[in-house]
Amino acid sequence: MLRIAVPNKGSLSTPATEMLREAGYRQRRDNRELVLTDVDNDVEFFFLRPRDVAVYVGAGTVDVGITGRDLLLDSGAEAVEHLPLGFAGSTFRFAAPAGSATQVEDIAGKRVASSYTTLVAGYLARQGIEPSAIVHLDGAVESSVRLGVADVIADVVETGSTLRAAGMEVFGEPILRSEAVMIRHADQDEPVGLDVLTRRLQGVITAREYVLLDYDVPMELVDAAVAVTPGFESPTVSPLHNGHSAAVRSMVRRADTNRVMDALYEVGARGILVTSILASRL
Ligand SMILES: Nc1ncnc2c1ncn2[C@@H]1O[C@H](COP(=O)(O)OP(=O)(O)OP(=O)(O)O)[C@@H](O)[C@H]1O
Ligand SMILES: O=P(O)(O)OC[C@H]1O[C@H](OP(=O)(O)OP(=O)(O)O)[C@H](O)[C@@H]1O
Ligand SMILES: [Mg+2]
Repeated sequence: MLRIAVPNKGSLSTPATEMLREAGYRQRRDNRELVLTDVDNDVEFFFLRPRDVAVYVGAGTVDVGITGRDLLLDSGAEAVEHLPLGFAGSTFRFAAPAGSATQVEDIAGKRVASSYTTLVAGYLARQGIEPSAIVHLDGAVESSVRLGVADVIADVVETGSTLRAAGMEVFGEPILRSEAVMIRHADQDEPVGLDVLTRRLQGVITAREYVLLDYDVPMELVDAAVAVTPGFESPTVSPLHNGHSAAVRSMVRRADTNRVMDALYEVGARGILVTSILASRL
């Protein structure tokens, strides 16, 4: 039975559970449940703290887990990224009170606070920059400068509104771009059942990322229209009953939908319809 670690709290918990449910797995109804066996799919879920997921996967006591790329790198565990999941996207960045730092070199001799101290220490060492101290905090790191325990911080930034509210600004290049990832052990054999889990999650990711586009176009314009919507392999083109037009079906990135519809209309396509994909296997 495949053993899967899932975050039980925090930003990753709800979207991870939703993705697994969409992929056809049973999920817990009560947040206090710690273990759940899905007999039909031959998998067992362990609901663990997001920071601990990589520790269990690295120890080999669970087969795979969902965590953040930043948490994985900070853990130092013997685990590797298996599949990026496309949610909980963020950057991990240095920040300081507005106007007090402009480049990463400004950190030399200063105190840096973070919840991700291993990640920060490794990054600064690779850049050859020596802070005077790296202060570990559990959260609310943005308050640490005002409260006098640090001069700069390194933290997760999504919209930047938490930083702004604390009067801080990012500086330097992003340390990393993070998102939720499925992780597995660094050098154990692929666990039985991981192929099915991976295909199912990939199916959800594709269904979220793409839409189906249908349109009608005069036969002589099919080539021009298909150039706008090449799809994955090749679009489906079916003759219409009127004998001089074709119906075309293709997959298009959700984010590109309106731009593609405008381009198709220009080419001469009409009856352009967009449909969401519920599930997929490519
Ligand atoms: N605002 C955010 N947007 C996107 N991802 C985030 C955000 N905050 C945290 N994360 C991601 O969540 C993971 C951190 O897990 P954690 O449980 O600490 O989340 P959290 O939101 O800080 O939870 P909590 O603060 O309730 O403990 C990291 O991968 C981090 O990149
Ligand atoms: O850029 P933003 O959209 O403002 O999001 C980033 C903030 O979200 C997370 O905080 P969280 O609410 O998890 O609190 P914490 O610092 O106590 O973990 C993260 O640690 C940042 O503080
Ligand atoms: Mg947090």
